[in-house]
Amino acid sequence: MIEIKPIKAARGTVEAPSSKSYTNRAFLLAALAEGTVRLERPLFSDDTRYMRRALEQFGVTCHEEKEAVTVNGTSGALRTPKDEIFVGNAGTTMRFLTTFSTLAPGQTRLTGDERMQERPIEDLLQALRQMGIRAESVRNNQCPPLLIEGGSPRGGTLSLPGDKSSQYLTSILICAPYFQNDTLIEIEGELTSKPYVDITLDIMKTFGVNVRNESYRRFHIAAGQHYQAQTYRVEGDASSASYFFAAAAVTGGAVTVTHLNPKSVQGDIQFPRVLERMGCEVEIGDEKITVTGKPLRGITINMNNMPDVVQTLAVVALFAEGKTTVTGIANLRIKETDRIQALETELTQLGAQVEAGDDFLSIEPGELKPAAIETYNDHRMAMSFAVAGLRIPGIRIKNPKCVDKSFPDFFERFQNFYD
Ligand SMILES: O=C(O)C1=C[C@@H](OP(=O)(O)O)[C@@H](O)[C@H](O)C1
Ligand SMILES: C=C(OP(=O)(O)O)C(=O)O
Repeated sequence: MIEIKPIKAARGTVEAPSSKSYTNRAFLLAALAEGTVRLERPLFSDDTRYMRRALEQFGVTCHEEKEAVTVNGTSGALRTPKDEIFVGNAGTTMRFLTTFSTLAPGQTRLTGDERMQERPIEDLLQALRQMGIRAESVRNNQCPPLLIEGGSPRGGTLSLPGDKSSQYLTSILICAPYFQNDTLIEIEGELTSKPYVDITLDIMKTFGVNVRNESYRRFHIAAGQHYQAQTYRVEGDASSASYFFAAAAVTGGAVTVTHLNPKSVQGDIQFPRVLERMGCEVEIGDEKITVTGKPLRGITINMNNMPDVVQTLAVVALFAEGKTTVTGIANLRIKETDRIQALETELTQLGAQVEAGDDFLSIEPGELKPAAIETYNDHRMAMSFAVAGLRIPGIRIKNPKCVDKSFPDFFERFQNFYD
């Protein structure tokens, strides 16, 4: 348990850690590339460590330096992992490796922690089965553990529901250039979390592979394209930066976050604009963004493009005048925890009036009071509610180590910064 001390106004400059989403994609592209790829400034955290270790089980050799990892590309010739692959609760690692496993001969078994074994993946398995691949949920409950029988996936036309997670689509997109034939992925229904697909297309392009995106409904990938060896620098994580911007917003301070690409395709790079709508001032610099806190007003906003900063916004809403309503968030219920329920419980504990539905949450600030915050082993619960502790005396965060998933030194950076 860690206690957060209130401060007058958050002021200063802090560096964002590197992007979890880009790092895990970069590892996979590098593993498939022809030749050696040097990844500069990858994120070192639980989720990316699980990815790297898994790749080593597929016979990919990596060499770690201080701020870089060198990956020896396999040109797609993977070894069958001898042992089951364990990925903790890293959604990207589990989902991305599911299609990757189809490129290795023989059977690959993938599993994760208790929560990962409750996170659905059946839509992706069904899409892989359309290529004649054997892809099974071992307990037949639509969730990991999985058994994937690899070979030479044939590609062709695949249909994939888009409403639960964009990670299924990313998983297929990354591997499709290595299928036997061209691939057409047809999305059923509305695709959720679209900017994460933009991240996928962006890094694939940098590595030399093109995808034709027809309005997020159909994606065409030509077979025979290859990822090219290169030095690739991972940009900063816009989701991780959100907690520092929120600190400025709720305390009326001014915070600059560096190691950020203001032109990034990460959806969460727009979070400062959300704070701007609530009343803050935003200044965009070269590789940095500054947010200055001002009196805040509640807003109504669809956050489907920014699922990972909904918790940050919900905490900021505690300090705004009037109600904040967030919509478009149904898939928050299948992330590290049921985030809609977790927010409802913890915000209510702090004294807010909260209404939650299948895909929305509304927060009416009330008289705020101290509490021990349950994190439900969700890194974003820990980091978001730390922000509340800058204003409300007596906020304690249970199980703060859960931040290791994406931002291992979060509390050091957060507290050093304000001391
Ligand atoms: O592709 C990615 O890197 C991610 C996609 C998002 O998941 P969904 O597409 O399941 O919303 C996001 O929540 C997750 O943290 C990272
Ligand atoms: C949802 C998240 O992660 P994942 O789905 O990759 O486990 C997250 O980091 O907020």
